[in-house]
Amino acid sequence: MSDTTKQDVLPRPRPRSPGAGFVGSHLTDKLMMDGHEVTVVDNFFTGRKRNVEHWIGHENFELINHDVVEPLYIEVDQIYHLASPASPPNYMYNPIKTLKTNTIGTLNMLGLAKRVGARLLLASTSEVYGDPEVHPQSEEYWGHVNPIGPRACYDEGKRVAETMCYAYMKQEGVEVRVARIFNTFGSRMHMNDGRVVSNFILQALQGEPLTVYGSGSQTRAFQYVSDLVNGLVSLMNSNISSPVNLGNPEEHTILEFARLIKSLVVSRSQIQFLPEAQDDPQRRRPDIRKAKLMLGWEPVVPLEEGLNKTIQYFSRELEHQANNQYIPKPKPARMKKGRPRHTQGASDELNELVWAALRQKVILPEMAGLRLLTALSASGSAFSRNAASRGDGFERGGANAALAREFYTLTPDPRGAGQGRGTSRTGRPFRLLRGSKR
Ligand SMILES: O=C(O)[C@H]1O[C@H](OP(=O)(O)OP(=O)(O)OC[C@H]2O[C@@H](n3ccc(=O)[nH]c3=O)[C@H](O)[C@@H]2O)[C@H](O)[C@@H](O)[C@@H]1O
Repeated sequence: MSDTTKQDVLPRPRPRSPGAGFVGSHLTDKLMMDGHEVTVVDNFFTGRKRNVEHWIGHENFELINHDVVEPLYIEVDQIYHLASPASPPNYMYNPIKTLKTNTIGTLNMLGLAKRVGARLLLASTSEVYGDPEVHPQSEEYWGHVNPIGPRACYDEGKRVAETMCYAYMKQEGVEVRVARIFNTFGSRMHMNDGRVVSNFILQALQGEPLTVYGSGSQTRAFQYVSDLVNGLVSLMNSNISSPVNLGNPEEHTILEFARLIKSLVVSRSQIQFLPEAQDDPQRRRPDIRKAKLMLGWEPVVPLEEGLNKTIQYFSRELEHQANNQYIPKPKPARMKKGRPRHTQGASDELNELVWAALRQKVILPEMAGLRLLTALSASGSAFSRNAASRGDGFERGGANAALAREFYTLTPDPRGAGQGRGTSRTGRPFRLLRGSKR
């Protein structure tokens, strides 16, 4: 599947999921924003604490360092079982571990679902179709998989995981949902992920050759991660127990894709042709009629928009790597009509999440609030608490200025204790509310 981590997210009422990886962390954001209690279970094989750090300290959030290959005893209502590396180099690195995670790990999660009466959603994959002889791939197609090839640990692991789901459904009455996830990309992919999107973007950003395996005539169809997350939640809460494809049907050859990324990055990188990968599927494109009809779901983020966001993300990752720190470097504020404008913070995905939380009156952990303050202070030289309370650093009268005033009246002063409202900086959550009188 498209998650690069081995983890599961369980919200309470009560989902659990591997939430510190690429897909899992985005899913965690959605579930938390929707007001669920979420327990993230991850062994941090490919997941990263950094991806969910903004929820640490929140009363609805719990992070457990655990490997699903071992049984787990917790109380949950829903299980998003995303555990497994999903990038070919990652899952081929330790095929036995990949097999154990997808087989023993899935048995353990189904056992948990049975014990506590939870519904389980399995993140399966387009790889169950192997190198398909039917195009596009609908859920009825049984696939064309080499059972002893280098991809088999993942492909066959996911196929048997699906088999286990339906055995538990038939024999034990466990409620299961199976999402067959097609190629997915977006922020929080690991720099060393090794999949084509991260490879091409990083190569283009660094002026290195874009490595096309084979002739580049093989095709893929890429969906942006937010579309996938909406599809997963919608499937979990539906009554469809048979497998459902989740992917974007817009198909491109890998060579076209390399050229597109080069042009979006405005990069002078060359294209370098390397030997073809063994058993590489030659054509892949989801038939999503079932998801459209039964879930009312289809991808809405255009490819270029998603890629531009991902390019921004990887640029920041490169900056982070160079600085060995997470907080973005201060940039001078842009001036407009003599006033500084908020620039950098608004483009940061996490800050967008914080703004969204403000609007929806979601309680945020202090970590996220402090991170926003840091980003805001980096965004304009005119930053100060007083300036912020007047809405400086934002366009006059803009919605962000109003939100900033509200934010600063309701959060602790990062410069010292005792000023402003809220809690101490020790990690206790604070509540952001609109319209509070001081
Ligand atoms: O991204 C995903 O969601 C999917 O990633 C992988 O499937 P694959 O399609 O092989 O993903 P990539 O490794 O990104 O490869 C896509 C194509 O690009 C090619 N590629 C990859 C990397 C590269 O540097 N250059 C390159 O030409 C590959 O040979 C392949 O034809 C996983 O096996 C799937 O389970 C997962 O759903």
